[in-house]
Amino acid sequence: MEEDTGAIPRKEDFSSWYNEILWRAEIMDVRYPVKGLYVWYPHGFGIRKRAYAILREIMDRDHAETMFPLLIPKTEFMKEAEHIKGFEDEVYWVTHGGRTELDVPLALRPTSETAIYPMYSLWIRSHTDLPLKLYQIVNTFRYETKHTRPLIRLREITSFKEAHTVHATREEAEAQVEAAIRLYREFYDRIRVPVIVSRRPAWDRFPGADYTVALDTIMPDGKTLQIGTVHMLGDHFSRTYEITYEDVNGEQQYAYQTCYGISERSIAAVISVHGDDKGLVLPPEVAPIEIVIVPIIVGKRRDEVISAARALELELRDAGYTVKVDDRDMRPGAKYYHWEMRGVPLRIEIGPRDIDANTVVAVSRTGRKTTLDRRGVVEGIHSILAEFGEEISEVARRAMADRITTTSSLEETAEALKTGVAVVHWCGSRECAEKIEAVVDAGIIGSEIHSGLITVSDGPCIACGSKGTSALVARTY
Ligand SMILES: Nc1ncnc2c1ncn2[C@@H]1O[C@H](COS(=O)(=O)NC(=O)[C@@H](N)CS)[C@@H](O)[C@H]1O
Ligand SMILES: [Zn+2]
Repeated sequence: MEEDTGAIPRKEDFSSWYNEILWRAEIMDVRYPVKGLYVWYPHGFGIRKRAYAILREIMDRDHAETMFPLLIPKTEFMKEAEHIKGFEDEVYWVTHGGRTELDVPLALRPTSETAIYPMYSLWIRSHTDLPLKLYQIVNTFRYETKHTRPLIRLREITSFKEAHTVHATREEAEAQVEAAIRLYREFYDRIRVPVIVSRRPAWDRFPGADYTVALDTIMPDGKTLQIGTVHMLGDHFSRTYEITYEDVNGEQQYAYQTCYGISERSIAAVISVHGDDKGLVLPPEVAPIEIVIVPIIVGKRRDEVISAARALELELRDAGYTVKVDDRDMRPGAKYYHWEMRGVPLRIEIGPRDIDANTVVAVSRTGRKTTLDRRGVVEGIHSILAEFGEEISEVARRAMADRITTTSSLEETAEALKTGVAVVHWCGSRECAEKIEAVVDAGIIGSEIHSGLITVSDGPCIACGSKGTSALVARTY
């Protein structure tokens, strides 16, 4: 990749900042010649790799990972009416194998219900087969007609984690919805992205679902990004795909299902929520390079400094950190710039003075400078990185809090939406949602809000005055 030089747009011009950071920090290359398809640079893929390792660790506690085929026969895809309506404008079709026309067109999975559930119907016979909790991390394809954007709205979703669970009763499926929300909260806690959990309005639920619970974060431009969804499927799909089981009394019963998904939007969130005017700021948990060692070369003591840097690199690597010694023939300042752009959480400077004093200088990505004793250096770095993680989490939490305003008039709501989201009282009716949207040019995206930053309450609907409860109004990606 070409060496970067010059400043990037300020983060307050978020759209330009985001586009620029994708190539300056080597996240995704947008030059692939198919609209909505992008190429991971290794550095960006490294972030994904670490974030998804955390996601797998969480999922593998009580799910099994597997992989279903990409191609779905039209006969299966077209079985669930709601699902079809929701996806018929987005699905890609394969019609030929070579020059031979296929007798049954094949869909590229936009999501995998219609690939998985015919198999679930074969696999599930008895209540002893339940609960079944599988997930896969695959690419899925959606012919998005809205504005495509790397990591945010792709036509090939490269990192689609979809879980599909089957249960004996509705209550168990509802409990699984709550469990999935807890899993997602833990995931976003660990990659240090603040979220708001809410129930999507009925007209925004997943096609074929009873209801959808979503996790949103607020991006620097005040728009929300849906970074996870959990769907209660009830017995809609089990009736369509004949997923039945023999219960303890020998009766045939329809199963109850949930599904829940996360995509590379999780990476868009990490990048957007924590970045600054110098580039990426990566939580240590997802940083492909956690520590960069920059030897301060002074004349004749070059070899001594380089070997001290190498020794430190080995010690830190043995302690489990991903470390890099930057011994390129460049000014230290140019190196600082290079690694700050890529979001490396911690820089260690080591020069002749440090060797003589048996110390190193640790500088966190947010500029905190600490002189560490060379002897206890691993412990010192461990606590600096832990502190750094807490610091950027708190900054992100406060930034989100600053973008949430509780409002009680349409004018106040319109004002709040210029920089963030509004919390209003809403009666739950669609016509009031449309009345609100007509005035503030943003929709009701959620009710039953769960967030440490929002106090929910009852009160007169902002549009009609009848009994209402707290709901989220937001401009969205
Ligand atoms: N075009 C897209 N690009 C990137 N991420 C997307 C795109 N479409 C959806 N997502 C992400 O994928 C998540 C799951 O997608 S979904 O349609 O809501 N749900 C499903 O497909 C269900 N089968 C659960 S796996 C969404 O919450 C959103 O964060
Ligand atoms: Zn109302």
